[in-house]
Amino acid sequence: MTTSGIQDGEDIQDRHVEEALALVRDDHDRSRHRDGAPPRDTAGVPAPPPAAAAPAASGHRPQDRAHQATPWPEARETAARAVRRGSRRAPAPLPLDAALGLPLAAPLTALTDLPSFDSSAMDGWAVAGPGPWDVREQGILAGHAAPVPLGDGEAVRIATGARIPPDTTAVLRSEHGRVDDRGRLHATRDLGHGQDIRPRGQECRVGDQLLPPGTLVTPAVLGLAAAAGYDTLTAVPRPRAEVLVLGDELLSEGLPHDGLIRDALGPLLPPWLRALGAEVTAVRRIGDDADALYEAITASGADLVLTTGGTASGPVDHVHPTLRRIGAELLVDGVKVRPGHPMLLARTREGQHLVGLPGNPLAAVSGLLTLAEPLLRTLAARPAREPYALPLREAVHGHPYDTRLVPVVLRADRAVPLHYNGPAMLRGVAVADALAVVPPGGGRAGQAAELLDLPWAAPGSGLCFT
Ligand SMILES: Nc1nc2c(c(=O)[nH]1)N[C@H]1C(S)=C(S)[C@@H](COP(=O)(O)OP(=O)(O)OC[C@H]3O[C@@H](n4cnc5c(N)ncnc54)[C@H](O)[C@@H]3O)O[C@H]1N2
Ligand code: MOO
Repeated sequence: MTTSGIQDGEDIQDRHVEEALALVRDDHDRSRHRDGAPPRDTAGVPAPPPAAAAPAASGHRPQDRAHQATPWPEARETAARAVRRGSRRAPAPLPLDAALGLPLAAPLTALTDLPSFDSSAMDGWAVAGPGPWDVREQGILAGHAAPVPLGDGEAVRIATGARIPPDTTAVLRSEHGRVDDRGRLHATRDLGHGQDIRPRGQECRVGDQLLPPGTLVTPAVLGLAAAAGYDTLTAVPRPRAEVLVLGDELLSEGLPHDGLIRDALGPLLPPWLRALGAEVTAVRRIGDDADALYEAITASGADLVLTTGGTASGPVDHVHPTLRRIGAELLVDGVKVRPGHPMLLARTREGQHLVGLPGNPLAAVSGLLTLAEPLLRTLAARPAREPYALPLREAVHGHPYDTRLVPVVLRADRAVPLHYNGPAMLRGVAVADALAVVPPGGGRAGQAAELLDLPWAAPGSGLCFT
């Protein structure tokens, strides 16, 4: 939703948003965890200072991983450049509906004149010369073959879109004509020469460029393409993404019980990936099975495999060991960003990348926007959106060394930080318009923060979830 969108529907929405907004005063704020979690979320265990929360990973001591973690801006650059020349899918002719949301890889050139024949713009009579006119018995409907020419003083009933008979001088609208009892047609208004005739080629001539390459295919573009004679459009096909959800503790339905929790990422990721331009080919539940993970990655034909969970150094965190077993090239191994610092990017084989999203749901969103979004953008040949920033309405705590991504709503050209922004929480991002990029050290009230749009809040993005 946009700032103006918020303003339009403010009342109802505000009530929900206020709960998550950082509108609390200092005294309230002090009773909360520094990243916005209410105190009970920490179960009484004091949070370690952020600098001490360095990631650990299989095969590396925690301090090594912290050392090699990539700064956030650099991680995004690396992801945007990870795709090697030639390993992107080639532009191909796609059926119209499959091209929706993709940039055109070739100019859209008219395959026909539009209109492709002289046609009537109105229901009425095609007439020849000045009235009154003798009305021909048989009228003309749209979609019929060339009618016989009109003689001077002759008229014929005609429907909107029907072919104009040769020698027609104008179309008289039905509401502007009267037929007398001798069957003669009279105009009740002045009739200009050529009135209400759509001449062939009025909109374009065959061969005219209608749209340049790079134009995003919107529903209107689909309509124009169809009108101009296209059955297919040339575009870079959507990159194929496959999601592998790891974790034995995950339920796909019902209430959490006995230490099991609901899988939040299985439902969240596919539509978000589609909004980022991907075709989601599969979502697989892998559990905590290292062999199943190995099989799934090596058997996948996707351009991008996304795993969720298992990126850290717990006993069942299989992502790093599996990447080693595959012989994958780690391009990014940990990012200096909170949440989500254990995220990773690897080249599993030529033409296939893997983004390892941390299991905590907001950390996974952070990984999606940090690593998967730039990679998919390059794979899909989409231009980067112009970066934009808005002043923070309130100060935001920073991490001493890492970038923070904080859900915000946009209010009166200010980014308002939301509570419930802890790594395991989705309550903040669910009402957010964007994630604010808060540099190491934090942001002051009034300081401009770069904003990462969320797909549902990006006006004109042309992206769709389905
Ligand atoms: N010793 C350390 N432990 C952890 C560190 C660390 O630096 N040192 N980092 C923590 C951070 S930060 C994160 S984030 C997580 C990342 O861990 P993993 O990627 O290995 O994720 P899991 O351990 O599998 O899961 C973490 C958490 O998220 C829950 N989860 C997992 N998948 C889902 C899902 N699809 N839907 C909802 N919730 C999910 C899972 O049950 C865990 O609670 O590591 C920390 N540990
Ligand atoms: O940074 Mo973790 O990635 O806090 O959730």
